[in-house]
Amino acid sequence: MLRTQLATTRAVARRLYSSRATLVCSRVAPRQSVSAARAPVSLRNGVNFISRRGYAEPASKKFDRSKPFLNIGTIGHVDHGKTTLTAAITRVLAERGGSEFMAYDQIDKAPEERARGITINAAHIEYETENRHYGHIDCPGHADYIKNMISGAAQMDGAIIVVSATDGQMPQTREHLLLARQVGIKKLVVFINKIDMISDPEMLELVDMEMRDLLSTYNFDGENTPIIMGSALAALEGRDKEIGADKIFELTKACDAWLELPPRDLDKPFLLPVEEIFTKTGRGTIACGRAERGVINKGDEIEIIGYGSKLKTTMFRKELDRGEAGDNMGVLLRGLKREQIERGQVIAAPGSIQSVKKFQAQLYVLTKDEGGRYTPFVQNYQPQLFVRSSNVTINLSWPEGTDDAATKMVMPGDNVEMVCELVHDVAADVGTRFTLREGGKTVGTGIVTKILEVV
Ligand SMILES: Nc1nc2c(ncn2[C@@H]2O[C@H](COP(=O)(O)OP(=O)(O)OP(=O)(O)O)[C@@H](O)[C@H]2O)c(=O)[nH]1
Ligand SMILES: [Mg+2]
Repeated sequence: MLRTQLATTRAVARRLYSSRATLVCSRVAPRQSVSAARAPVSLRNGVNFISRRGYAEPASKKFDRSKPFLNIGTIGHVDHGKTTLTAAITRVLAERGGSEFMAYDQIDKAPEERARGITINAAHIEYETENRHYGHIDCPGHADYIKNMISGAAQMDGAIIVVSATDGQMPQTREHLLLARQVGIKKLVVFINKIDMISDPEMLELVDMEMRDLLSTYNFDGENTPIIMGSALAALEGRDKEIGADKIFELTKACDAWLELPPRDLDKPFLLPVEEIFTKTGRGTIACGRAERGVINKGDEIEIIGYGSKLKTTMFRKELDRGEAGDNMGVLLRGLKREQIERGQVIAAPGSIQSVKKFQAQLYVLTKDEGGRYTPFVQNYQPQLFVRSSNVTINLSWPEGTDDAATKMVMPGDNVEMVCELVHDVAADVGTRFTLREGGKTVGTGIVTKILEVV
């Protein structure tokens, strides 16, 4: 059936070409700037809280917003000093006017944040160095890190992994590293903390070596990753400058030099999830949605992807010259019938995204307190997958080679990697985030880590 559908859509595509398809783009709602659309900002505790990734309005004149912006955060094992380090960074940079000092208990009293139906406790802090402006996230608990990283509630483009010199790497050090890799963080900076408690330099060398090994195990650049050793507490308390404040400067310098800026949304290939479709008599079919990334210009080719379809057409004439990420827009697909495009498909730059039938994903399964399931599930569980504007039934199973796959259970609150097989294909990439729902409630959130089958 899929094949017939494909054949008809291909035939339509050919007809479209021969009839010189026109594609007219007009904005259906007043244009919102990306920053306005993304970032309601409020002032709490005198610090700018950014509620969504990447953008903050100038609520305070303090920061130079022309500097490149990067989202980072502290990750690492419980009690290794993530919050102390966060507070120390704000203190040390505040002395140079690059931050407002945030005391430890201001950070740890993180506001609750709802994203994709999950509550995440996380503090968002801003500061700036000579070259950059950072949004920094610190979560109070391990579960909050997991939820945040998988759901991308406050996405990190890079991270500082904090390791206590007294313990060395611990289970959550490894788990956060693995998650960082899974969610697409490419580079990290290591801060070996609490060196005030270590008198034997060989011990520090050992932690350094172990961390480099561990980074390489998780496919980070273990050899060249900057490792800074210091004491966050000393910096926060303003004592022992050489292991305190000096090391914080060294750390922020290393972040500036080593962590890379992510490509801006505008530089990525065009993508518009189709949300609504209208027919305009005498003109044709109009697909509406909010452009997620990229720019579309007069004369550009586009593809319609998902649900067994791969239609190609060109931008022929439009009322506006350009549509870009953040714009709510309507695209007039002249010559295309209403039935040939569906909500849930995407309009994308040709070749920029695939239509995927099966992939592997890192999942976080919500607890019952988070509104999720009360009971565990085993493989072949079939929730609904929601990605952008599409929604499709999927089957979950364990990756090949998993022991006891038939009986292995997933408990609410678990973080697991599973294979997702979709009833029909949708546009997706490695890094695409989605939610899982069942009976009207969110039961999980996930991120695609590996594409296994495309249409
Ligand atoms: N001696 C010493 N203690 C430190 C240092 N940094 C942090 N601590 C202490 O270590 C403990 C844990 O620090 P936190 O900053 O709360 O650690 P965390 O990683 O945020 O902990 P969770 O958020 O609970 O995972 C606190 O008692 C800190 O005072 C340091 O450099 N030296
Ligand atoms: Mg903490």
